[in-house]
Amino acid sequence: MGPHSCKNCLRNIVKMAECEKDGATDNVVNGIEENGVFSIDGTPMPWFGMDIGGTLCKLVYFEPKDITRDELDSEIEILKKIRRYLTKNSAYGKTGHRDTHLQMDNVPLRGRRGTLHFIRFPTSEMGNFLVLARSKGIATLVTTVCATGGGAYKFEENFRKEVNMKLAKFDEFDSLIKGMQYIDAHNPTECYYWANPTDESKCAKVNYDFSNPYPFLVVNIGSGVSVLAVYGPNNYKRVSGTSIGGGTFLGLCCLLTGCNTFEEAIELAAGGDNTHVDKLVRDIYGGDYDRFGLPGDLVASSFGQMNSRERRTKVSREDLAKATLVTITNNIGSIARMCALQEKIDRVVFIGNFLRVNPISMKLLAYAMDYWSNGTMKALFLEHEGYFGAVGCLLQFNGHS
Ligand SMILES: Nc1ncnc2c1ncn2[C@@H]1O[C@H](COP(=O)(O)OP(=O)(O)O)[C@@H](O)[C@H]1O
Ligand SMILES: CC(C)(COP(=O)(O)O)[C@@H](O)C(=O)NCCC(=O)O
Repeated sequence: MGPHSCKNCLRNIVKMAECEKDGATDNVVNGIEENGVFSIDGTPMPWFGMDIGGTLCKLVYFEPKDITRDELDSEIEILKKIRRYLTKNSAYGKTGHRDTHLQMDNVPLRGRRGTLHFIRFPTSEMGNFLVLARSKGIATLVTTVCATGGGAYKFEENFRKEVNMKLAKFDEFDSLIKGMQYIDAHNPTECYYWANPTDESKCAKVNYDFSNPYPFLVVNIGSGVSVLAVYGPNNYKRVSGTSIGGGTFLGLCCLLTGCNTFEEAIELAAGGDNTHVDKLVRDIYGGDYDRFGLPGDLVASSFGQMNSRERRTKVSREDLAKATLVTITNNIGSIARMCALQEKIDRVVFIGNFLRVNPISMKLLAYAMDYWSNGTMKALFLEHEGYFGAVGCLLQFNGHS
């Protein structure tokens, strides 16, 4: 991904992650070396941002690429090893993955220039992560990690006791919004929408210019769902939420189909037909319910066919997975639309890892927002889906916790 020209810095509210032409910020001293560890403004490298969520832990690593010869010569061996380990692999332990397709090269961060790497692992594996961090020497080098998400509180003691690391904690929604603004400002193809979402032959992802973003609604679909109305760079509120989110989809899908992973659940859903499970308006009316504009193929009752023993014997795991996905997605879409109406906002940005490898939900949301608003609302999506919190907390860290 190339750098963004960032002409007027409209989007860039992150003071320490300045646009290219500005170079280092005033209070940044470039390349101080402390015990062989480069530090900027008192922040020793390596730089990590962590978003420890209810299901997944997102880890962002900044790899400096502007290292001078002198810096390289004096860099301690363990720091080089960590850099090599993180950047030469794309799998860590049994469950850690680096999303190489999301890597952002040549980005400025707090006076340095380098590459952002995006890594995720299940939060349930935190114990193993800490063991790995110790075995790779990360724990001996890093004293403070910036962290956000509920796990920054829940696991604070584990970090301190097990690897002697301190967590610099940042609020998850502050971080989310700062991360969104930074990534969008540095990746020209970050924001997109789905054109013709109901027509497979014409459906396409289209780049969306989000350089003038305010106001907008953010619907973060993680384990649960939070809805934020964002009015300006530092002005937002949490307007709503629902516990029926990505965690609910995965939990119900595992129960109903016996699947074990999110990827498996999505794959099953892709081969299923929810109309075998749901009761449609036409199942009740025999056609459309014209008076109130309810088309016959609209779901009238999610899982509404499953009271019939006979129908239950006929549905497949795929059908059940698809119905679960459609149920959860439509519910979120409906809440999002009501929030947008209430806040008088017409652009709704859907993010969170529920949307990972999940075009079915994105297209459904795109269609539903457009259809039910008579074309007045737009569903937008961002490529870095679940990583904004991790980036945002890294941006806020100033070396002091
Ligand atoms: N590899 C995965 N493992 C588990 N859940 C995943 C995975 N990929 C996507 N998901 C979906 O993403 C949701 C978590 O999204 P995320 O934004 O990371 O939230 P949280 O911060 O609550 O962990 C899960 O509930 C699930 O629906
Ligand atoms: C508690 C949370 C902010 C945690 O964030 P998450 O790890 O789910 O991304 C989120 O799950 C949430 O907003 N749940 C919905 C709570 C409600 O409004 O009903």
